[in-house]
Amino acid sequence: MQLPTNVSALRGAIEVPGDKSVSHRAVMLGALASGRTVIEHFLPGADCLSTIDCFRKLGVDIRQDGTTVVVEGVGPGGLREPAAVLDVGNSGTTARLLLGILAGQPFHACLVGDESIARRPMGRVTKPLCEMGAHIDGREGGNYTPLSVRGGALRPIHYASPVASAQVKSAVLLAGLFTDGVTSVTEPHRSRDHTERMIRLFGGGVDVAGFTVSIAGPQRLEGTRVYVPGDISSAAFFLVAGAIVPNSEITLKNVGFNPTRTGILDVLAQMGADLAIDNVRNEETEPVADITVRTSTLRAVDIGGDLIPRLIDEIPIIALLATQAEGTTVIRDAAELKVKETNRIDTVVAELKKLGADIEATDDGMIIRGKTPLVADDAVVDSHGDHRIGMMLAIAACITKGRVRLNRKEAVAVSYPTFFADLRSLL
Ligand SMILES: O=C(O)C1=C[C@@H](OP(=O)(O)O)[C@@H](O)[C@H](O)C1
Ligand SMILES: C=C(OP(=O)(O)O)C(=O)O
Repeated sequence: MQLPTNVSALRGAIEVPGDKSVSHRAVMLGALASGRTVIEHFLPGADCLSTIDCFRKLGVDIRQDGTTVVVEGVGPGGLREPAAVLDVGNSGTTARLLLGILAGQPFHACLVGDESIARRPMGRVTKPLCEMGAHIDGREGGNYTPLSVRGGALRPIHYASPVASAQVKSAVLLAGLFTDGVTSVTEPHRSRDHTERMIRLFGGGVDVAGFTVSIAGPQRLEGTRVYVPGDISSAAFFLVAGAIVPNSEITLKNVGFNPTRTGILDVLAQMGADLAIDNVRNEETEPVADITVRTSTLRAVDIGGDLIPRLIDEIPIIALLATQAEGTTVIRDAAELKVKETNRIDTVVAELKKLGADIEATDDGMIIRGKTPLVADDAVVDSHGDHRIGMMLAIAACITKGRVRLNRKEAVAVSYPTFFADLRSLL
C-alpha cells in the first residue's frame, strides 16, 4: 500500500483497541475458572483470536461478538484432550502461556504456529515445565515448534529465570496452579504483571516479594467480569506520531497505565516530549489513563537496564522517535529483540535506513543519531510480517518527504486491526 507521507498535522482523539496481553489472559483464566467470564473491550486481533481458537479445541465454550467475549469456564479438570493440533498462529504469548496450562493437564496435545513462531525459542518455558514433571518434545529437544505435550501431575519448583520475560513467568505460574505446593519464579528485572493481577481478579492469590512471584496450588478461580484497557503498545505508535509530526495534538483515551508497561512514557518525558496524563483510574486492577501528546522538540537519551522490559515491544517505534531527537540515543540490554516476530534489531535498522535514518545495530540494541530528516525516492519498505515493524514504518512515512510503499501491511492485524483507519482519522 502507498503510505501517507509529508503529513502536515495529526489531530484528534482516538481510543486504541484492547490490550493484547490482558485479552489473552482473560480468555485463558476465564477458561480455567468455574462459571462465566464476560470480557469487555477485548482485542479482536489475530493473536487473541488464536488464543480463543486453541481454548475452543480444548473443549471450552467461547462466544465472541466483536470486542465482547463470553467464556464458559470449565473449572478444575474440565479441559478436554484436543482432537486437532492447537495452532497459535503468530502469537508467542499464546504459545508460551498455553504450554504452562497444558503441562498440568492429564492428556496429550500438539502445538504449532506460523513460520515466525517456528523460529522463536520455546526452551525457555519447556525447560522449567519439564522440571515440574511435564513431558514436552519438539524440534531441537523441545526448543522449537511443532511441540508435543503430555501433561499430568506436576511438582512445584522455584525457578530463577535467566530472562525478564512475562511469558516465562506466566507459563510457570499457570503450571503452578496445577501443583500441590508453592511454585515461584524469580526474574532479573520485573516484567509485566498482568497474570498476577488477573489471578487476583479471578479470586486467586499470588505473592510478590521483590522480583520473586509465588503461587500456592491448587487454586480455585471464579469467573468474573474483565474490562480490558487500551493497549499502551498500540497507543505508542500515536504517542510518537504526535510528538514528531508537525502541528499535531493527539489524545489517546482509556490507555493501559500499568507501571510495568509505561516505559515509553518515561522515555518520551526524558526526551522532553509535550505530554499530559489525565484521569488515572482503576489502580487496583489494571490502571488506565488518558494521554495527550503534542509536537515536541526532543533530545537523545540512553535506554537500558530495568527500563527494557517496561518498553520491549515499543523499541521499534522508539527507534523512529530517536531519529527525530537531537543527539545520540543508545538502546542497550535489549538482545530479546532478536527473538520476537522478527529479529527487531535487524528489521528496524534495515527499514529505517531505507528512509535515510542514521542508525546502526549493536549486539544488544541500536545506536541512533539525530535529528535526521527522512526522505524517500519511491521507497519500498517491508513489515517482514511483523506487526510492530509495519506500524512503525507507517508512522515513519508520515514524516518522510517523497513516496513510500509498504509491503505486507496485513501484519498489523496481529495486534491492531484498525490501525490504518485510526491513522486516517487523525490526518
Ligand atoms: O506476556 C506477554 O503478554 C508479553 C510479554 C513480552 O514477551 P516476553 O515475555 O518474551 O518478554 C512481550 O514482548 C509480548 O508482546 C507480550
Ligand atoms: C512480541 C510480541 O508478541 P508475542 O510474543 O505474543 O508474539 C509483540 O506483540 O510485539
